[in-house]
Amino acid sequence: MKRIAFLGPEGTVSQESSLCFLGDKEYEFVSYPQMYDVFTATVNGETDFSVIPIENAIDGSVSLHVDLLVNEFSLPILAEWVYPSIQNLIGYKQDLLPESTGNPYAGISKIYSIPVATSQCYKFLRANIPGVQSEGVSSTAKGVQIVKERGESEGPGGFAAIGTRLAAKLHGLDILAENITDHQNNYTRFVLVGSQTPALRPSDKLKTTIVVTLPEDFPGALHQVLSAFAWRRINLSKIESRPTKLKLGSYYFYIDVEGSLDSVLLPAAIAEIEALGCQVRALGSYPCYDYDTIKAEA
Ligand SMILES: O=C(O)C(=O)C[C@]1(C(=O)O)C=C[C@@H](O)C=C1
Repeated sequence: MKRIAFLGPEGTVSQESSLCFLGDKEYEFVSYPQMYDVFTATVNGETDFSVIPIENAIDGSVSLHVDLLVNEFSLPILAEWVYPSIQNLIGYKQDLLPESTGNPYAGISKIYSIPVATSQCYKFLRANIPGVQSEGVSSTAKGVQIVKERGESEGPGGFAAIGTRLAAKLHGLDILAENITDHQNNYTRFVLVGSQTPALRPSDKLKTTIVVTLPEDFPGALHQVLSAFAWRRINLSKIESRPTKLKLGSYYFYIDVEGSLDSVLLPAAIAEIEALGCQVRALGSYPCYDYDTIKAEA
């Protein structure tokens, strides 16, 4: 049975989305406490694949994870899927004040969650629990676990977590407010990385991710890179600059291209970009799955 590393503990969005996309029958899911460990597990051969959240509709690219993928670990991207990050306020219902007070959440003074999830719920928190103290932890499910453990040792007392329905269920906690993200289209893009070929259903949507570093002092270099795609009518679905971390003002471009490296046009575009003096590294050429397709087949 193939093993898949995900950010734990049990009940994260990563786990929820992987169970939905990959099912739990053919795979054993293994949780790791930090994203660095999630990558390392597959590099070391403890697991076959790792699940990496890469971009969120509200919060944008998860820059730590992009940087780990590009700079630290050379694990190819094998697949991509999109999954709704439905975040809930989770805690003990004894902490809710009566509706007659005008604000049932006023008794909550501290929230635990991973910062990327807390910022997805900015408007809810500002409107309902202004000034709440927010403590960043390693994942949504870690926050839920802390709330459970604090509740068991001290009893309920004004603290809550932001996390999944799955985590609330696993810990027997209450959903104090449901689906509290700033808008309802809060999807997260996940990628599967690893060195083996996973058994996946076919998809007619293929994507290639490349990292391009421009030569220094080359006026119009980015324009020429984009032209190599444009005149071949190759569509880009994402382009983002990230620091190379080597010196201030030095960047690479993370580019998602629609289509496969096996096509005729894409390798030709890459060869043209390399001829300009750019460095090009392919991070993977892989099938993509949207949520409606996954849900229909789950
Ligand atoms: O903490 C989790 O539940 C995770 O799976 C991690 C993660 C992320 O780091 O982007 C994944 C998706 C959610 O939008 C929030 C957090």
